[in-house]
Formats: sequence, C-alpha cells, structure tokens
Amino acid sequence: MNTINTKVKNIIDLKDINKKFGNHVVLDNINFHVPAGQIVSLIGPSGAGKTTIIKVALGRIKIDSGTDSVFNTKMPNRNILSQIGYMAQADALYLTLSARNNLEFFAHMRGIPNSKINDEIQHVAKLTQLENNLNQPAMSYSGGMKKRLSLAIALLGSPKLLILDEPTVGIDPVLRRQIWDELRKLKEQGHTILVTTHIMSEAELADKVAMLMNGQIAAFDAPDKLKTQYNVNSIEDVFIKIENQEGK
Ligand SMILES: Nc1ncnc2c1ncn2[C@@H]1O[C@H](COP(=O)(O)OP(=O)(O)OP(=O)(O)O)[C@@H](O)[C@H]1O
Repeated sequence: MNTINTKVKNIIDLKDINKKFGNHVVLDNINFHVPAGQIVSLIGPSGAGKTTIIKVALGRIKIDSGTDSVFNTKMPNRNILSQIGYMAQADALYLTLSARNNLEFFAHMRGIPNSKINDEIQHVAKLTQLENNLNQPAMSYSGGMKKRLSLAIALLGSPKLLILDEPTVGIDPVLRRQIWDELRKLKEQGHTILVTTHIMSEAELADKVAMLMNGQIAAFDAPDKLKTQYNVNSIEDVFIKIENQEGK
C-alpha cells in the first residue's frame, strides 16, 4: 500500500465550503473537520446535507468554493481514496457475485496482498456476522445482510479512515451494538471514523457530534458538553432544541 500522511491533526478538513444544487444552497460556508483518532457522528434532519458533506470530503462532487483535504491532501486523490473505507447509503454490491467474491474484488481494489485476503475476509465476515453466508450470491441477501456486506467491505484492510453513511440502518440492536464496539476498538487502535446516523442514541457513542442544519454546522462538540450546554439529558433533546431555535 502507498504511504499516507497520518500525522495530521484533522484527518478530514473542510474549509469555507459552499455547495448549491441549482438555487438550493446545501452547504453554506461550512467549516468541518474530523480530528485524528476520533469518532465523529454527523447528524441533522433528512436532506440537511450529510451525504453531501461526505461526497465533498471524498472529492466526489464539485464544490462551488472552499477547500477539502483528507490526510492533508487535496481531494479527489486516487491514492487517498483507495485507503478510505467508505460505505455509501445505497449498497454498491455486485449482486450476481457471491458475498465472498464481492469481498475479494474490493480487497484487490484496496491493495490488500493476496496472501492476506482470506484472513481479512474471515475477519470482516465475523464482525458483521456473515461467516455462514459468504458463498450466497449478494442478490439473495436481505436488506440488512446487504448493509452488513457493505460494512464488511468498508472494514477490509482496517483502513485508517472510515466514512460510513448510515451504516446501521436495517440492522438489529444487538448487532448494532457489536458494530459500535468494533468502531470503538478501531478508534482505540488509532483509526478515524466519520459516521452519519439518524439514531440519536448511536450518535452519542461518538467522541464528537456534529449537527448540520440549514446549511451550517449548528453544533460540534463532545456529547456530554453539548448536553451541558443545552441543559438536556440526551443528544436527541439537543437536536430538538437546536431545531426549535433554528425555527424549523
Ligand atoms: N445531485 C443532486 N442534485 C440535486 N439536488 C441534490 C443532489 N444531491 C443532493 N441534493 C439535495 O441536497 C440536499 C441534501 O442532500 P443529502 O443527501 O446530502 O442530505 P442528507 O442530510 O444526507 O439526507 P438523509 O438524511 O435523508 O440521507 C437535499 O435537498 C437533496 O435533495
């Protein structure tokens, strides 16, 4: 694998980002960063622009102005992209292939050496509880299984940066907890994780919560600090308070 600069303070660093679709301002001069070695959850109402922020970070959409860098490198950059574990909201699977073949394909794309691919597949399949279904074609998977397979693909090779767009939709609470345990383990090993979610109890498990509203980052801090600041007991209540303040 190519080397990347992991000794940066903020692994994702978006500065003064403006993005409109037609006349619709989605990101209004946003400054947003994901500090190295932390889990940041990005929350906000449906359509607030969470996926758009992710696509900006990945360099997948053209911004109107601002700068986006990942590992201190201007995006898009093919070397950096190959080293990000990205799970999109819509599954990007080869449905006619087996789950194992999907994992093998993406493991090659990620540059994992052939000698390590089988062990890697076993590892991520275990984490996502797919060990017994690896030989089935992806098209025979349920919605939740497809989500788990997408997550398994993102986890291949333990990438230094994971970007997960609603990874636990359609996943039952027990497995969701196991997935968060794994995310925290990866964080303890020095990995950086950006995750979007609509599940507020899940957002609270992150080191920092960023709330996107009306094109701006309305709050960005540790969950406990946000709860103290807004004088409430949960991130759900912080969300509701900010939404009311913003006049929605
Ligand atoms: N390619 C596009 N062309 C036009 N409008 C777009 C495009 N992509 C996104 N939008 C609009 O930008 C806004 C933000 O979309 P985005 O998908 O980023 O929201 P989100 O916060 O991720 O929503 P959700 O929580 O529902 O997934 C929405 O109003 C959406 O309709």
